[in-house]
Amino acid sequence: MTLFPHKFLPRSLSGRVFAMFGLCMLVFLLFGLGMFYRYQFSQRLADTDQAANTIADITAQAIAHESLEGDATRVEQVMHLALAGSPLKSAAFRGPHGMTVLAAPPAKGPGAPAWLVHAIDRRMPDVVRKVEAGGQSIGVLGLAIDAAAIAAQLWDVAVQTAALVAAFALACYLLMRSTLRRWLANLQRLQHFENEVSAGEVTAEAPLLDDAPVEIQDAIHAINRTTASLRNQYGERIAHLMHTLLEHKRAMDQVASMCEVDKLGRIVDANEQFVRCCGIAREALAGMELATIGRPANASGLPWVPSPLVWTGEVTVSGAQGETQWFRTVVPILGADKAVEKYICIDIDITARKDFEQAILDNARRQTLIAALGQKALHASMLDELFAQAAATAAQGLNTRFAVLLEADTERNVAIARAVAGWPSQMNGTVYDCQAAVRTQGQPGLLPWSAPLRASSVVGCGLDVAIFRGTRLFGAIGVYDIGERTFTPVETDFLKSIATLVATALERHEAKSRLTFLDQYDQLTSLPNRRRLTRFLDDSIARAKSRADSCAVLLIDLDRFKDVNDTLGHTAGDELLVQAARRLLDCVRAGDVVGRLGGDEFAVVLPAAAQRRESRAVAAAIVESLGRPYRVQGQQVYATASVGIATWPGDGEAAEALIRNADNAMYSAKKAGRNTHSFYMPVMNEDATRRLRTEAELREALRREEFVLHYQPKVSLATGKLAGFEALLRWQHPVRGLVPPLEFIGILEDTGIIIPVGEWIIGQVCRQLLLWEREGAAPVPVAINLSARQFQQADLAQVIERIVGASGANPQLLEFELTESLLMADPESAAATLAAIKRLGMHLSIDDFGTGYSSLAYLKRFPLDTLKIDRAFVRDLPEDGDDAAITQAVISLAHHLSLKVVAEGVETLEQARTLHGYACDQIQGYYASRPLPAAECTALLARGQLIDRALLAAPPMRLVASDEAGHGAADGSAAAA
Ligand SMILES: Nc1nc2c(ncn2[C@@H]2O[C@@H]3COP(=O)(O)O[C@H]4[C@@H](O)[C@H](n5cnc6c(=O)[nH]c(N)nc65)O[C@@H]4COP(=O)(O)O[C@H]3[C@H]2O)c(=O)[nH]1
Repeated sequence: MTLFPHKFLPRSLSGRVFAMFGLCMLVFLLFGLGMFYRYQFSQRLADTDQAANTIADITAQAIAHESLEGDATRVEQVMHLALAGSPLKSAAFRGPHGMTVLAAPPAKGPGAPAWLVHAIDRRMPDVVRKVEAGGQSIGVLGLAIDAAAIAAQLWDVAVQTAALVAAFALACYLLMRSTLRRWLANLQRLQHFENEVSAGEVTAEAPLLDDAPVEIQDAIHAINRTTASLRNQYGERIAHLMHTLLEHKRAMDQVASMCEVDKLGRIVDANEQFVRCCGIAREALAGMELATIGRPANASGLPWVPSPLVWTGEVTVSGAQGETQWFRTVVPILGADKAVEKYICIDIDITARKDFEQAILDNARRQTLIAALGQKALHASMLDELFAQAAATAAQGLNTRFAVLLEADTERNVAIARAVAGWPSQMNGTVYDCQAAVRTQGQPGLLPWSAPLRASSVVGCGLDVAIFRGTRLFGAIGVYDIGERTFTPVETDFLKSIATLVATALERHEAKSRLTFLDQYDQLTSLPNRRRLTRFLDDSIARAKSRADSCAVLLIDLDRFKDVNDTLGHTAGDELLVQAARRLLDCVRAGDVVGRLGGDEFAVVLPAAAQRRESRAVAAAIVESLGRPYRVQGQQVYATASVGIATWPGDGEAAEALIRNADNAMYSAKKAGRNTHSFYMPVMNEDATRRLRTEAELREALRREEFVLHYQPKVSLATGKLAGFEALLRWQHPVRGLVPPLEFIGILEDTGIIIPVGEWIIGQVCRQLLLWEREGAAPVPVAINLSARQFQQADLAQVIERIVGASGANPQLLEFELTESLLMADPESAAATLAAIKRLGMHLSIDDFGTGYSSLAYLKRFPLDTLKIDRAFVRDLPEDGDDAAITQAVISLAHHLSLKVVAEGVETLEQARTLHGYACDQIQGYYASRPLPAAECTALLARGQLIDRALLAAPPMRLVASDEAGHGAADGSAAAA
């Protein structure tokens, strides 16, 4: 709480001191002067009153006598005397005898304020005295107080006093003022001190006068101490700040080009980077107008002009480093008067960003072009249109003057311009000699056959990318420009993308053509395929119908092609098919059509075979031609052909029916011993139907347990005893009865049903062995036939191991029979499979020896135990000298290789004896026994002796054997125990 409200207080200390002093003085003076004036006033009035009364008394006495004398003049004189120098203004005497005397000297002018006169007048009544003489009242004297005179006197005193006091106060004031001012000057110096500090005078101290009051001294000392302390604190911070500022400036110098510009827009100073970027010497730079350094990056942009506003914009500067892009900020620096003092220009190098942005734009544009080209590539059926667009896309995408798409003719060493962009279209088809180019060109990375284009034209730079169709070189696409230019990896990739698109389109185009070809032609032989041939046959039938003519179709199947395929491999098989196709073409006339239906099946359509003999002649020629030996992979290969013929009209109305019937006829030819032809007859249809039905039934046979095994004994020629069995498959058909294997084994193999059936056979043999064992029979080995299809199983040994292991049969009692061709198909893997089977403890024998390669040397490679001589060699023994010689030689050689020999198909005692004579180990054939059901074999096992040893040495008398179903041996000898 303050004594005075702030608003009434002067703002300065001196003002306040003076105000307080003045107030106190005023109070003192008013009070003091008031008291003084009051005293003076009262005293004066009292004095006046006393003087007036005294004068009245004296005057009354003085005039008493005169009045009595009636001397009015004298009275008046006395009264004038009394009034003179008195505080009275007039005197009046009313005396005896009506004497009235009035003395009133002239009044002086007013010397005091009226209120004072009036106040005195009120307080000073007139003095009235009785004038007595001799104790008697003779009159009345009245004296009027001169209030004006008294007031004037009092007023003079007051004025003088006031003047004196005022003078005193003024003197005091002046003294105080000067003193205070001197003392307060210390404080004023503080302001000066503050100004010094503000001006950056960090060492400044507040000055102090010696006579300063101790409080001010203390305060200034405190300020100086505080200042010193702050100076220390802030000095460090300022130093740090200054350091930071310097670092920032250095950093700014690194990242930005900066210059200082005067208010007229001329460069005053610049940092190193600015000098470097604009490529102008520092000296030359000074004084240059900033607006001349760089031009607006955008065509619509305006250059900077001095202005109090911050300016930003992008400028392009041509300097030592080429054209660079800067983001420029010009900041005006204002002075205290808010006027521009100078400008700071900060340029950030945005060249990389701009390049990046441009690259993105270019990339987007190229993507659009590529997408459009991709669309074209997808749908263009005309390659020339695609080439033209590819060249145009290349030129547009890379902003080059020219582009060309060249097709290479590597054989002629020329490049042909297929499409151009930028050059006149007449250049299309221009042929460039690449041989010359190879010699003249030295440009790295430039394909030789596009170099002449560069050499022969105005181009100064170029970029070429090869186009490959698959792995084959198709040509190249190139872009060319006037002058020097380097192409970036992105631009190279763009051109590669075009090349890839063109390559893909070429491949698609080729694939489409290929598909069209494949739809109609066989890929391997290039002959019409089944579809095309069928259409042609239908057309031929229609034509024949319209002309009342006839036509024929010949269906050709290569005999034993499968063997070639299996033994020599698929490549050899394919080669054989190609050679066969060529021969077929040689066998027909112009207008006839040769086609391949698939596999080893061919067909020939004779559209105008009016006579049956014409067809026959062609068929005979084909059989003869295809029967000639082939040279495949350096080997001589034999393959015959079976031909079936169907004719229109008669053998079918439509192509499909004709081909089907020709196929039946072809089967008939096969059945007739192959290497021949056969005309279709309606009965053949039944055969084919039966075959199809058989196939369907075979698929069910295993599930219905319709398969049975018969066992044919093998007899030792040394002892005449049972030496083993061969398991032979039979099909117990519910209607047809017991079906022999030759009627269905082929179908089982063709359909693959042989795999599960083969596994069943192995299991069944194992079970039978165990059964015989349980029945107490002496165990003998049982041979099982393995088909080619089974042998192709990579895990055959494991399959056998699993089945035999599961049954518990003795593996030593199992033997597997394989044909030569089966082993020769893939000798390496065959050897591995045989070794694996051998490791299981089983025996291996080669079946039908003599019908295939018959190379014992070759067979040495396989771990075989037994060799079975085919019955073809046995049949004519001993009469046929050749067969006898071969058989003897084979037996001898086999023994040499430690192989046991079994002769198959021994039907007579004579044959048995002969073989005995040749030291053959065992025989198998009807002479000893036909294949028998398992139950019947049990008896043979028990008996053991099947042929009397003596018979083998002596002339044939009788044989000891049982035969199948009670029939006797082939030679008619009756079985006898
Ligand atoms: N003319 C004549 N023939 C005799 C004589 N002794 C035996 N045969 C017959 O000769 C064939 C011998 O079997 P293969 O050469 O392996 O020839 C077998 C074999 O290649 C195949 N086969 C039979 N069973 C199976 C089998 O279980 N699996 C496989 N993969 N093939 C089998 O079927 C072929 C024919 O078998 P089958 O009809 O049982 O005919 C048997 C047998 O009955 C004889 O003195 N004179």
